[in-house]
Amino acid sequence: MRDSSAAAAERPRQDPLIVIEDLRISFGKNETEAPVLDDLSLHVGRGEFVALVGPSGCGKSTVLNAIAGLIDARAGGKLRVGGRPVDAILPGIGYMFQSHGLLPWRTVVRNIEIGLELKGMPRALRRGKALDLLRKVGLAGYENRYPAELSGGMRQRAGLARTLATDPEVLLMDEPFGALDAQTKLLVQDSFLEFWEQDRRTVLLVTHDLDEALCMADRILVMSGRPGRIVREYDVPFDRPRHIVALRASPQYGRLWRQIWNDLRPGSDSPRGAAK
Ligand SMILES: Nc1ncnc2c1ncn2[C@@H]1O[C@H](COP(=O)(O)OP(=O)(O)OP(=O)(O)O)[C@@H](O)[C@H]1O
Repeated sequence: MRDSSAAAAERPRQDPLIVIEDLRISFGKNETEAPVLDDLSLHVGRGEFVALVGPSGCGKSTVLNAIAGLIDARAGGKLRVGGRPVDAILPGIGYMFQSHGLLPWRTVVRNIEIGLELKGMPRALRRGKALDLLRKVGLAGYENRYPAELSGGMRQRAGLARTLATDPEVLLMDEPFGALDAQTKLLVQDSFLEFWEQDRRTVLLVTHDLDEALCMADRILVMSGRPGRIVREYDVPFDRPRHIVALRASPQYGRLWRQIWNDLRPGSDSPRGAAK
């Protein structure tokens, strides 16, 4: 594990795709409310998988929303994606939530085609691309089903395929597997991991699930309570491809898990010494 100081989170990375420096975000009229984020800095490298963890309400989703351009973050600090300041909703960003967001009246394949349709891609081309993505997420053969005919895990995989259809450069994921039962979650995480290890797209994942963060990410950033900022950074040292069940059984995994868990405990200020 590399050093885990907050300063490390702020250190420029090779080829950073997302750069946030000293971000401050307040809501309310004229931004008069106490800030949700203050002095928050982070970098995500191109092709890197970073997980963001922190106590409930510390502003994790706000960070993703700011990166996507869904909220105006220009008032305080610096926020750039691919070198460009974020001053509008960015087209190269895919955003995946806990809810799959599929339209119930469209078949799976037609759901996946939505973004391509909006871009004006000819029907045959978009159909080919959608079918290819369905195969990659393990849903070949389900293209003509409706969302209601799929299991929760399959819907989430279809949602992933839909998010990927427009080839976003960055994938923002906000508790994407949070609504799934434990067993389905493990299966979907495993298949997503396998997909990502071949795809290597830039991902920023918000999660409350430390196992998810540890199994998937290259780095884990830990946020403080409100106002949120990055207080710790961990390199996740496990080789890829990773196999979730085997990984969880390793002692090194357990140590890192406890260390991050200690960071997240209320009132924790210097948690590193607590790791066994
Ligand atoms: N558009 C908004 N307008 C006003 N307040 C907002 C807005 N978006 C977020 N907030 C507030 O910002 C704070 C942080 O919210 P956010 O959803 O970013 O936290 P979070 O860390 O993702 O929470 P959780 O882990 O519980 O999902 C909350 O108090 C929330 O009410």
